[in-house]
Amino acid sequence: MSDLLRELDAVLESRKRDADAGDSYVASLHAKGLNKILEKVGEEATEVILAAKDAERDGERQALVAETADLWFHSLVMLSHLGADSQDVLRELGRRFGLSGLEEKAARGTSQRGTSQ
Ligand SMILES: N=c1c2ncn([C@@H]3O[C@H](COP(=O)(O)OP(=O)(O)OP(=O)(O)O)[C@@H](O)[C@H]3O)c2ncn1[C@@H]1O[C@H](COP(=O)(O)O)[C@@H](O)[C@H]1O
Repeated sequence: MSDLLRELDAVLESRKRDADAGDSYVASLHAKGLNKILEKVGEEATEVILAAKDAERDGERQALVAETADLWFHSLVMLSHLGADSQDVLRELGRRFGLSGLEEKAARGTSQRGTSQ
């Protein structure tokens, strides 16, 4: 799965560098700029929330999975636009792996992870 993300990172990077906005959806997002990309991330996040509520109600998960894929994809375009990629996020998740969120929260002050209450 990490291989797929690496391959997608490479495609996104090449679309950002070389592709024409008329031929590539990813290139068209970069051409429109960060605000358009952030608008898409926000829109997809809202769609994930709605699909999750539907899934809770009727047990149907396919739409939720599809909307989550849209959110991940647009988040990767956002990262690419700003010079980061999926491997940076995986490294951060790896750093956190095995560290209880509750323990981390109790130790906060020496850590930078999150700022919410
Ligand atoms: N994974 C994806 C992917 N997921 C979703 N999408 C596109 O995301 C778009 C947004 O979905 P919406 O329903 O919001 O579409 P919309 O309302 O027409 O969008 P807007 O007009 O609001 O921008 C759709 O056009 C989807 O096809 C994706 N487009 C591309 N990829 C990957 O990126 C690669 C490069 O794509 P291109 O740059 O288009 O070649 C592809 O080979 C795929 O691997």
